[in-house]
Amino acid sequence: MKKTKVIVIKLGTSVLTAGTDKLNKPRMIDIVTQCMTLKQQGYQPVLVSSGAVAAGRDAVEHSVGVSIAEKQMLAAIGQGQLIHLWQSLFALYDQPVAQLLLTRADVEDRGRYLNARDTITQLLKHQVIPIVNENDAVATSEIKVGDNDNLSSLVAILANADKLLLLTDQPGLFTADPRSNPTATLISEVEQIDQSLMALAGGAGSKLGTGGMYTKLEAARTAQRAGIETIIAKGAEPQVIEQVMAGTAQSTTFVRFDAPLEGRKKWLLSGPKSAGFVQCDIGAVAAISHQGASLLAKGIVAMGGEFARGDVIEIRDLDDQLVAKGLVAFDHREMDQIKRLHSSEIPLVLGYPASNVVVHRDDLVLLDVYAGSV
Ligand SMILES: Nc1ncnc2c1ncn2[C@@H]1O[C@H](COP(=O)(O)OP(=O)(O)O)[C@@H](O)[C@H]1O
Ligand SMILES: N[C@@H](CCC(=O)OP(=O)(O)O)C(=O)O
Repeated sequence: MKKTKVIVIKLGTSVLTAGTDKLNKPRMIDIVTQCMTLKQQGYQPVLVSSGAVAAGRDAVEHSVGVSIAEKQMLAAIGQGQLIHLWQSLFALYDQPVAQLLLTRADVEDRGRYLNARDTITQLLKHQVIPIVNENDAVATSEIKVGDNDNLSSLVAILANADKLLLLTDQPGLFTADPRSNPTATLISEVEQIDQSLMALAGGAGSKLGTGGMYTKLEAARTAQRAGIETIIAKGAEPQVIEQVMAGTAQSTTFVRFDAPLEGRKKWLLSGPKSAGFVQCDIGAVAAISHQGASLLAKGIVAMGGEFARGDVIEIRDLDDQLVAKGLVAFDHREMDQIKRLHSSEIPLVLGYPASNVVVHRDDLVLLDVYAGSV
């Protein structure tokens, strides 16, 4: 049986408020209609909806400030209104929806990540549209994703999505912020999201938005590595979702990397905390980044942190640049003893049989400038 394609659609505050300072119902009706068309075409939409803070601000005095505590209060007020509105609009089509409020802590831990993934899978199986937002009311800075662009790329991984659609107030990524640079031009396709591209992206366009174009590029980069195509397009454009699916929308498409990753690697991409790091020589970096090899003890020149077997660690190059993340086969005490050793020497030094690799290639994902190089 052909798998139904899952499309994650992120709706920025700029789209949901239509540039005003409160939720714009006609705009939301329009999105609902488009989602229902998408569903009739056999796709499964998952929404990542911003707008809780904007809805909360509209419900109380507009003079409430922008401190973290005040924004959390506004989100607590607004989230209920936001989901209520979505629910009543989708109900016009007898379409059930579900609310999921996530934080980074929900994906950092592998058990919680699998739990969130199972919930989304069940919802989709039962033809329910999940509507996700960050749990702003309780998320502290340590456990926050921080912006819904990055959250949407994590949701796309959790939902095993085919496409991530970031709808905003611009038709895509321009060569500079089009608000301040009227001569900037639209970039229609991007292959590699490198530092020079990130430098084109500025901050949010409105006081209610978070992150601007920069966080959209971060999200596209995560999705790209997970084998998911990302498209940035303008939410106000009539039938924009249909146009994106048909490939006719004015937009920026970030092509996906070829090899879709299996489950554990996708989780590694979603940004679990690392318990330590190893620093590797040029040969080891080349072996894991160009030959798809496992990381051997021989290439490890330094290490840091206190980690146990099976923990996530960072693999860094000699300039301390992040190369990869992976699940380590030794604890930090063992690692200190075996670094620089040939694999055959490890059991002799430790005094017991042990893995002959430090991080197996199946437990490793390349990151940043190294991503996509195998
Ligand atoms: N290079 C760029 N190309 C397009 N938009 C950019 C760029 N740099 C900054 N921006 C700004 O990013 C804004 C969209 O981000 P944001 O305000 O966070 O919207 P949303 O609420 O949809 O997430 C645009 O209004 C634009 O002003
Ligand atoms: N979670 C917040 C939105 C955070 C956010 O990233 O906003 P935006 O840049 O408008 O997508 C809210 O619901 O107001």
